Amino acid sequence: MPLLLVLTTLAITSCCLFYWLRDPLRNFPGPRLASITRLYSVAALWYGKEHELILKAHKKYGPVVRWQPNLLLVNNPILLPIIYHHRSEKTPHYNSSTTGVEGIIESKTWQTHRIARTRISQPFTLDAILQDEKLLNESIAAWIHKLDDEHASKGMEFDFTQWPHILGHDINMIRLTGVPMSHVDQTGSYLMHLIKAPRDGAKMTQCLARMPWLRSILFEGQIGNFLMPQPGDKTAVGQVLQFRDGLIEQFCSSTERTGKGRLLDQWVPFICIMIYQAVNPDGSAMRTEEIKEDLTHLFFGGSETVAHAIRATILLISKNPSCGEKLIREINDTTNHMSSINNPDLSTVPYNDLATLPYLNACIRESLRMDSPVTSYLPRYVKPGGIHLGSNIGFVPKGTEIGCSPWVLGRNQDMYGHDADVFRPERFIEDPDRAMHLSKYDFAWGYGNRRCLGKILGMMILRKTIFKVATSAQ
Ligand code: HEM
Repeated sequence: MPLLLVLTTLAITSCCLFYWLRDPLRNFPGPRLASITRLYSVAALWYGKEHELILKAHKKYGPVVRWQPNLLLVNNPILLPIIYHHRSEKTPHYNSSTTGVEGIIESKTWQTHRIARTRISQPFTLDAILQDEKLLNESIAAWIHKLDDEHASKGMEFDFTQWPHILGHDINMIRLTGVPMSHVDQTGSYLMHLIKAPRDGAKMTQCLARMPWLRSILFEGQIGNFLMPQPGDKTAVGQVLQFRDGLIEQFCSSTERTGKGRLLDQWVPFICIMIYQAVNPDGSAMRTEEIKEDLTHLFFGGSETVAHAIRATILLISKNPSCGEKLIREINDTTNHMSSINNPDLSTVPYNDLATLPYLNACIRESLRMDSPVTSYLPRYVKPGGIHLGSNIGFVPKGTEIGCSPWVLGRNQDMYGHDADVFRPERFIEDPDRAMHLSKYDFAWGYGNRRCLGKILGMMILRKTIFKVATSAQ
């Protein structure tokens, strides 16, 4: 018996030693458990603390930390171009598709991604978004009016949490279909499902992102059909999928989808652009499954992020009244120079002027830095040939996953100073050269070939909404 015990211990020890010696990441520091199992990051995420623990780990171990057996995380802006280069490829971490079909977010190789991005990028250009400006103004004005009518005018405390989501989905729907959410969803039930679905599914989706192998076991084949939300089932996600499929059906006219695009010179809803105009390099149209995937992402990715950013900016400004006063002063000074004196309104302030208000922009940038809507670490594969992270850090071999969290980088003290934990928009104004330098590494919108396609739209919604809220609060 003792001999058996000794032999077993010896076998286990030699196995561990063997794997440790062959482990190419063994010299990278980090929590011991994280280097052995992905369950460490899953547990951190499950308790809602992963981004905070990553920040702590960087404080303890330095700018590069091992966070999973095959994943390194960095907290150093100058490494962003090395990780997120123009041919960078995503890892199986991006696996939230309910059908297995890859949309723009999930496409892994740079070639498939380039096709997925190019075919839908036209509606995200500034020119295209400016065509929607009037609709956006109306949506924001109606939202403020409703907010005022239902709550603010009564002078009572109320829960603001869901309001930015209502606006986010309304604007999304206007761009997708040409009409506000209330026209498409007259009972308001789908809006509620749209707001609820990401909350229901977020934790599980993010856990499975950290364990792609478990996702394949659980969600492929017969068990998958049972576990995966299906259009029309009782879950909030199932209801949203049904709503999405209904919209596509409604917009698919009998016109043949040649993939060559329809020559439409008038305004075209985004759904029609996907159905009729989005073209692959070989001239073929987008497959219906691909349209569904991209729409699902736009439903959630395009409104959750914006809603979070609106809420965070308003909260941070309210907690710092001197910032609010400065912002209102700037808005008043600007609008007093315009014909809209005493009545500043979105429809009378040209977007170009709004886009150049220094303090408004600094507040938005500062809020995105401090409370980035995306906290996850956006992993990419290290390219063939590996990468050198500097002489005192080391070499990372090909195939390793490597990433950085926008939330963590936003708190980097080398970059933002010792007051990185303080909301101080002035940091983006007082030294223009430094502000310009920092803007190269603004990571809230991602970086490189996969940076946010909706950034121009997102910034327009944020600038207009914060402007409107500030002027209404006077
Ligand atoms: C404050 C608002 C927003 C923030 C902070 C934000 C952030 C991000 C980030 C960090 C990524 C990169 C994800 C990655 O590398 O894996 C991304 C990608 C993306 N975002 Fe946004 N986003 C915002 C608003 C929007 C809006 C309004 C839309 C569209 C309606 C949108 C559409 C997209 C798309 C399509 C991608 C994928 C780009 C690609 O892979 O080529 N986003 N976003």
